[in-house]
This record gives sequence, structure tokens and C-alpha cells, in this order.
Amino acid sequence: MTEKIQKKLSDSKGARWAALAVVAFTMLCGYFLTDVMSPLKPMLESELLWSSTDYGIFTSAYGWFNVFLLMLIFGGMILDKMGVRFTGFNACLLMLVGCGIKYYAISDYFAMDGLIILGMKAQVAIAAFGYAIFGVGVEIAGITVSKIIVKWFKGKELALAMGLEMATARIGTMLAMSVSVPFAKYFNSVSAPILLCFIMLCIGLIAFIVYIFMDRKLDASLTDADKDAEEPFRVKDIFLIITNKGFWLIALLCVLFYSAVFPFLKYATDLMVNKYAVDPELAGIIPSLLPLGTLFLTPFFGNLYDRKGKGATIMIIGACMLIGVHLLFALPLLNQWWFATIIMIILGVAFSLVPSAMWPSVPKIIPENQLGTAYALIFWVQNWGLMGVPALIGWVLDRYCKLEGDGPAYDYTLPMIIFTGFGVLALVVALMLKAEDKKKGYGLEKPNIK
Ligand SMILES: NCCCC[C@H](NC(=O)[C@@H](N)CCCCN)C(=O)O
Repeated sequence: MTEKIQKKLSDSKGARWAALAVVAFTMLCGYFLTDVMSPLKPMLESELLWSSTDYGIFTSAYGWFNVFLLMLIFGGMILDKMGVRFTGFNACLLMLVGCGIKYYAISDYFAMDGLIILGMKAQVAIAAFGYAIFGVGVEIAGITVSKIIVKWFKGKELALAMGLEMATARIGTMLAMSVSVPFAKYFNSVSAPILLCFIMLCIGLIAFIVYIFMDRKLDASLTDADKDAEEPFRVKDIFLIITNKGFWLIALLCVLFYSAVFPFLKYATDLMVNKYAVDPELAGIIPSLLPLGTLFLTPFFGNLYDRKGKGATIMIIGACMLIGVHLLFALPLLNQWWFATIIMIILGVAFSLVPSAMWPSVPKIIPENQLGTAYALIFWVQNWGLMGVPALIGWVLDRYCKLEGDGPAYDYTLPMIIFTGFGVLALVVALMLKAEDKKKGYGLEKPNIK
């Protein structure tokens, strides 16, 4: 008699890649709205009379509820307690509600002109409130999708899957950068791209509902032994996470590394104009090469990690490259656009190396039942940097770097030295992580495919 071996749905290649495609699409829609307003800054100023400060308040709202109200941490605990279906669905709803409020504030329906709320123009305050709600939704969706990928890909192509998910999400960023202005100009309305985002988020929600059915099927295919192996999350598990040195090293590496990349990108166009004398109309092209490069390289390095291992070494190499690039941006040599382009491409390589190895390393340090909370805590630490560093650089530029005369407005040496400093600290932490891995045997240098 032939014995029938029960297979999990995640053992089917087609099923797990289909599940990834569906949830990665939801993230693409989320990243689209995250960045849709950046290219619209000049239109917001000319049509809605926003100042740079209004725009700054609005942009920082992304992290308000996540950081100060600890919404991300609660989201992580809910994820571990209630599961990916409940949390992901509600995260999508939050994204939609946030986007709806933001659309209302920017659209012609808005009828509170002249009103001031908590010292802000009513329009800015309400748009920021919507963006803050959206920020909670998209960050919780991010940790939910990370947990979903671990659920389907653990012991298989985990890093490749995470790399592909990040690459897909970055298409959302690139779409936002390229589509927003032509779309707003075509419809002669600065709110039109936000309406497009709302429609995209509805499709993203439908995609997640499709995933919910796939997830149910996956759970139904688990054997009793698989289910027994799943330990329930208890609140006291948070203590286990925050007393784990490996966890803190990853969280520190994350905040230091990402603080030297995403906030740098917010000033990169200005750097191209002020240091490399690039025409302001074209200056955005050079920084846009960075997400473009990561599209292909993040899955490539993820695949390398899956098959060959060397996760901690990959993070060390990425941190070294980050230091080299920021130092070259800081030094007064070769102030030519082609040189800036080459080092921006190298930064793209560094920005593919570290995330491709860092995120898939978390499940090697933290048990699966605590993963939602662990990813949430890492995102929370990271959000402090994403919120604080752009403000710090803006202050440094105004206070110490203003230039007189008809030439460039700012000297970017000091901001670039600050970014280099983040890179040096990230390297120290990456080296400590490698040492800790040797001591504790997390397996960061081992392949993910068993
Ligand atoms: N499975 C890994 C998911 C993390 C991807 C990572 N995202 C973040 O770190 C977010 N907390 C912040 C995204 C901000 C987008 N402008 C990433 O590399 O995108």
C-alpha cells in the first residue's frame, strides 16, 4: 500500500509565488500613495498656497501615530495574536480611510479655507491627519506581508521572495515619481493623483481579499504536527524579544542604515543642484537611478543569500559601500554630474545589499510566533530615524551651510559627513552582528534554502 504524504500548500511552487505576487501588489499600491505628494510639492505651493513648512508638517505626519501613539507596536502584537488575515485586511482599510481623508482635504470639496487647527492651516492639518492614518495602515501592512512571506517561504527562497516584494513595492515609488505630475496636469487638479491612489488601494484591498482565501487554504493544508508546532503569542514574549541582543543589533543596523538612505534621498536632488551644478529641471533623474537599480539587485542579492548564505557579510559589505559613497559626496572632488551618477549607482548597490540580507535574517533570530511584534519593533525604531533625520539635515542646512552670493545656496559638506557618520555606525553594528551570530549560532552566514 502506498503511503500518502500530506503536502502543505506552500510546498507548491506555483501557490507560494502566486501568494507573493498578490500581497506584493497590495504593497505596491501602498508605496504609491506614500510618495505621491513628493513631486507635487511645487503644485501644492502654487495652487494651494502651501509653504515648505506646511509640506514638511504634512510629510512628517506619516510617522506621528506610529511613533508617538505606538500604533506600530500595537499592530505587531495584534498581528501575532489575531493572525495575518485579520491584521492585513484592517491595515488595508486604514490605508483606504487615510487616503480618503487626504483626498477630501486636497480636493475641491474641501470647504474650511481660512480655518486654523492646532496652529496649522485646516487643509494641511486634515491632509496630515489622513496621511498619519495611512502611515499606520501601510506600515502594519508591511509587517503583515513580511510575516506572510515567512509563512510561505521559510526554508525555501525566503530572501529572494522578500527581495522581490521590496522590488515590487519600489515600482510603486517609481510610479509615484513619474506619473503624479503628468496626471495632475492632465486633469488640471492636484488632487487627481490621490484619487488614482484611492482606486489603486481599492484594487490592493481586493488583492488582499484574494490572499485571505489562499491563506485559509494554506492553513487547511497544515498537518496536526505543523499546528502543534505553532506556539501562541503571549504578551510576555515582548520581553523575550527586547532582551535578545541579536534583535537589537538588527534594529540598530536598520535605523542607522535606512537613516542614511531614505532621508538622503529627500535632499539628493538639491545636492545635485548645489554641489554638482545640475540643471534643476533634470536634477531628479540622478537620484531616481537609485530605486531603479534596487529593482533588479535586491532580488538578485536575496537569491544569493538563499543559496550561498553569508548574510552578515553581505550587510558588512553594504555598510562599507554606504560609507564610501557618502564620503565621496562630502569631499570636494570631481564636482561633475557623471561622477555623481556613478556614485549614486554604487549607493543603489549598497541599498540592495543590506535590505536583501537584513529582513530575511530576522526569522533566524526570532521565533515565528513573535515575528509580527519583532518586525513592528524594528519598524518603530526605524521610524524615529525616518522622521528625525530629515528634520536634522534641514536644520543643519539652514544653520551652518547657507552660502552668500549668486552661486549655490548651500554647502552640502556637513550634511554628507553626518550621513557618512550613520554609515560608520551601521558598519560597527554589522560587525557586532556577525560576532554575535558566531557566538549564538543564528545561522546568518548559512543559506536559507534547506
Ligand atoms: N519584508 C521587508 C519589508 C521592509 C521593506 C522596507 N520598508 C520599510 O522599512 C518601511 N518601514 C518604510 C518604508 C518607507 C517607504 N518610503 C523597504 O526597504 O522598503
